[in-house]
Amino acid sequence: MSCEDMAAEVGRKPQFYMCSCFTTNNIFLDDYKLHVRFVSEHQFRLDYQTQLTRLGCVTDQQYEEVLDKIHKEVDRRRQLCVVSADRAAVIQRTYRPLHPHVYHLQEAFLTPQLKQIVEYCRSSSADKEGLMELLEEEPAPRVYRFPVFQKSFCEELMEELEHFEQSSAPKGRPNTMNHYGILLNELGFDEGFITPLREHYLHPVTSLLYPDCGGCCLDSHKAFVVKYDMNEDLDLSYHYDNAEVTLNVSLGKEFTDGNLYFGDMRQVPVCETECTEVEHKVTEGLLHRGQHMHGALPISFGQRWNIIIWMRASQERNKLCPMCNKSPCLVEGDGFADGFTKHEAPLNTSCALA
Ligand SMILES: O=C(O)CCC(=O)C(=O)O
Ligand SMILES: [Fe+2]
Repeated sequence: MSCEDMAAEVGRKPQFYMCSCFTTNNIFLDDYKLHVRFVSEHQFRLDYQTQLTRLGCVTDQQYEEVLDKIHKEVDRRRQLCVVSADRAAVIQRTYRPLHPHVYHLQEAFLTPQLKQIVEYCRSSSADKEGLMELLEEEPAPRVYRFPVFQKSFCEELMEELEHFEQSSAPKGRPNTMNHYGILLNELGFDEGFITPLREHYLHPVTSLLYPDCGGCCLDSHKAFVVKYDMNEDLDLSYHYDNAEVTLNVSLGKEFTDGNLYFGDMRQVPVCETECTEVEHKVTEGLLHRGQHMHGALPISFGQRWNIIIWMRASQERNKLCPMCNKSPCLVEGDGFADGFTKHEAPLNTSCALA
């Protein structure tokens, strides 16, 4: 029985937390394509001044601009919990969806191939080798590809998201790297769509593919849509996700280039890394470990929309926060927060499929 099932049985939902490093670590400096940690000006100068100078931050004014951006980002993160809950409440009260049915997962949205894969994974004799026979060839080490959504569903979902974008509803952005994404929890996709997709369809698959990195005990997620357009974001810098396992599904529309590239796990030095390019194919999902470093090359034409589900396993992240690499220092958050929980899973929790 999973941790989540157990909590459900005793009639309570697990409470999720953030790690306090959220307000100090992994602050992305767009202009220099650099992730930094900021605890104090003194620490920041010691840790980054030489590197920033090498990257072209040479005048006092440029340095002040960097500090200003960091302070703004830290403030945004400190207020995020309250601001995000406010936005979700306003959206729920005022926004009228164009396609209300896309908020509730239906089997008809999914491809026959995904249903077949999941049915196999749920069977008692399932093993990784058998599953691999149903998947397409691994495009990069431990990156797996399979068709996820029907084309018609991808189109309706994008229409719904465009309708939301054009509405006057308040919008939050997924992270500092994507300027044009949409947070699916604020829009109301978690309960009826992403949670059942994760629990009933993705979890059986990740249990077989990634038992060594939390794939067998996923219990929360953060889901968002990223959008690339010729006049907006074109690409995404090299990074790792705040996730144990990530699903990235290409929704459309029409685009040229914009491949993903995968390097090594985040613990491996970049200078020892060779990257492999992986193409996005509309309707298909790429499943990868969250700590597997990756980025997205620029599109050269059109518009690219992808749904990203960062799936989390509290059992795994409670041991080590993937963002600061330390034992997490828990702070309260809303909803799934960043997927940490207070108690280690009880000893009798097994990773067997329910
Ligand atoms: O643009 C993409 O397809 C990748 C997005 C991504 O890696 C992320 O948002 O974490
Ligand atoms: Fe990512």
